[in-house]
Amino acid sequence: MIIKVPASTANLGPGFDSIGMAVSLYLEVEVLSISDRFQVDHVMPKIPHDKNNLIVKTALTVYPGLEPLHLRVNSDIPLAHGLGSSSSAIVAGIELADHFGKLGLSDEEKVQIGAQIEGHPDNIAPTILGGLVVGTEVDNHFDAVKAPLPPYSLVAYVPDYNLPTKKARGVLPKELLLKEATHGSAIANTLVASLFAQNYEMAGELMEKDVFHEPYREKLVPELLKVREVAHQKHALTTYLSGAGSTIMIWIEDKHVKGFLSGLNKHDLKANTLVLHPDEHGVQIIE
Ligand SMILES: Nc1ncnc2c1ncn2[C@@H]1O[C@H](COP(=O)(O)OP(=O)(O)O)[C@@H](O)[C@H]1O
Ligand SMILES: N[C@@H](CCOP(=O)(O)O)C(=O)O
Repeated sequence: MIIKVPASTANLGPGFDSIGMAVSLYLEVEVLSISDRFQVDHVMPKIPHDKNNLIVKTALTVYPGLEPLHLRVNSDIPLAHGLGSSSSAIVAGIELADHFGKLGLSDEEKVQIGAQIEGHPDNIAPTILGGLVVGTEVDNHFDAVKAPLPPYSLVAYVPDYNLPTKKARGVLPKELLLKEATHGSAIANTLVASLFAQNYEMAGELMEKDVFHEPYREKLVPELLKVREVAHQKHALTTYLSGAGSTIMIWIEDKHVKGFLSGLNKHDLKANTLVLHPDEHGVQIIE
């Protein structure tokens, strides 16, 4: 059995902790055999190979009776770069528990469990459900609605430094004035409406008007403004800090991708770039 889990891009600017989209980069977990202890084969630096691995830890939290397994993990998702690697690992763990514990969890229950472990639902929901998801937790349950898939290529500009989500949450203010919060939520509401109406010109404009997190995190990702400027020159729709950063995500029509990539080069913006697409499936089990 192979569990194939997409990466995700969260926030989309003003949708802080609420909007996310699954993208075409994958974590694959292959179950090799039942074993006498947990063994996780992979080549990721500083990631545990035993029961302390996040995939195994999650599976044991959800189903403590899980027999020890020998797993092989392959992942294209950069760690701690704002592409939801921890949510993908958590979702793989939930699927392992569900399969071996025969728990019969619904998607809604999986999202609920994953969001509790991750601490915010915006990566977990699209990773499980696929596509572009808007959601929130109310009264201990998670409400989510899928929006139409945006017809854009996604260029991920991935700086060589990582940015753990915990650190990037640490620079956010504890409180906002009512006036700022009202303004921020009006921008987010209108963004959501425009995504559902498929008015991408409006959505693109609003995605660059976040007041909840980007103004505070900009200093951690100093390339953001420069990449945004080049993206505008090269006909991109929009740019935002993917999740907590350090990745900057650019939505752009296919026909403009090449020109944008050479524009980045010309301006000496030489981080790794990945050309991605929305993933509509979410997690998949391949038997
Ligand atoms: N495939 C994986 N296996 C085990 N742990 C993982 C895996 N992917 C991510 N993690 C854990 O999640 C951490 C990154 O989480 P986080 O800081 O939230 O960044 P992001 O989710 O944006 O990549 C890693 O440092 C590691 O501890
Ligand atoms: N809403 C969260 C999203 C974190 O995403 P990640 O991919 O960086 O884990 C936040 O902005 O803190």
